[in-house]
Amino acid sequence: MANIAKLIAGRAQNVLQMAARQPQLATASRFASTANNWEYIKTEVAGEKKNVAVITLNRPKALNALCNGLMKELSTALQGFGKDSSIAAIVLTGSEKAFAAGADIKEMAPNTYSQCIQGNFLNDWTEVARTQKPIIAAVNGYALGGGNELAMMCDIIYAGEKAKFGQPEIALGTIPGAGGTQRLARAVGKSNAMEICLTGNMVGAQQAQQMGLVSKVFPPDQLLAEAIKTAEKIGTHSNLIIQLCKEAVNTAYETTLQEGLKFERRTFHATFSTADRKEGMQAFVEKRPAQFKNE
Ligand SMILES: CCC/C=C/C(=O)SCCNC(=O)CCNC(=O)[C@H](O)C(C)(C)COP(=O)([O-])OP(=O)([O-])OC[C@H]1O[C@@H](n2cnc3c(N)ncnc32)[C@H](O)[C@@H]1OP(=O)([O-])[O-]
Repeated sequence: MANIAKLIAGRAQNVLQMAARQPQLATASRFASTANNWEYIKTEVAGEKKNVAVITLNRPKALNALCNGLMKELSTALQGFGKDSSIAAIVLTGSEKAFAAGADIKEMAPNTYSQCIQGNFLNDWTEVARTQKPIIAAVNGYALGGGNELAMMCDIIYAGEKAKFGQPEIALGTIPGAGGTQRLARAVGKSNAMEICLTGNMVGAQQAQQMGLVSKVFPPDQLLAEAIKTAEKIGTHSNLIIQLCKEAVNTAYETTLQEGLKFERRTFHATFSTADRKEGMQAFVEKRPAQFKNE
């Protein structure tokens, strides 16, 4: 009898939780559907729980070259999904031919030094790195120059088997300007980064994986589904704790080991003030799935 009562109570709780989630899903759909007048990107909501935002770079004629208009739309979409509590993670992708072939060379070519300085050129480029939610780059085709830099601003890079990564700026008489010398060196080490930046040569998906730039390689037609699957897995955890964890891993790239370890320890301690940490451990003890509230 007690078991039946427990079962009913459990079901009722599930129904209440599902009902509570409905407005959140509507919020997600609202952002995705109101924000569909994009010129250079596409936005959708994916996954069984509709908690994964997919942003697709969509400027096929220029191989998704990252013009100002595209970067502005990307920033707007990231800010929108960033504020949307029903979105747990974001996937950023391009086409099968190109994730992005770099900054728009034709748009950038007339720039002068003083225009770059006074116009704060590239200031719009940092939104991906500022986003608090996890972002997975799903890279098919070319990820060159600013395209590779954009992928490296994401938290995880998955590649299609035919993806090609590179920093060809050197052949244009310039150098990477959005993290190509810094994030690449941290990801693949000095010798690999030097070779890529100084020769301008491209590296394939397998090589990029061996170097540690990419974490997994898939057949091109499975890439996006796999990225969404990983984003959904991330979304099963507490969004609050995910945010803290992302911040802690990122700290590894910005500080000394001792400072990083201290930051990690304090952040770990801080999770003990959250309802989700309590629920996660209680659920383990009770042998049931955790019901996180992001609190
Ligand atoms: C932000 C911080 C600093 C970053 C700097 C950079 O990223 S510097 C950039 C670093 N990146 C590079 O240096 C790579 C530059 N791109 C390439 O080397 C080649 O396009 C390719 C090897 C990727 C593909 O060759 P393929 O023979 O298969 O294709 P295709 O060549 O025929 O291109 C199709 C159309 O796309 C156009 N378009 C392509 N990329 C760009 C671009 N970045 N810009 C503008 N347009 C671009 C291309 O002009 C053409 O249009 P058109 O003329 O028909 O109106």
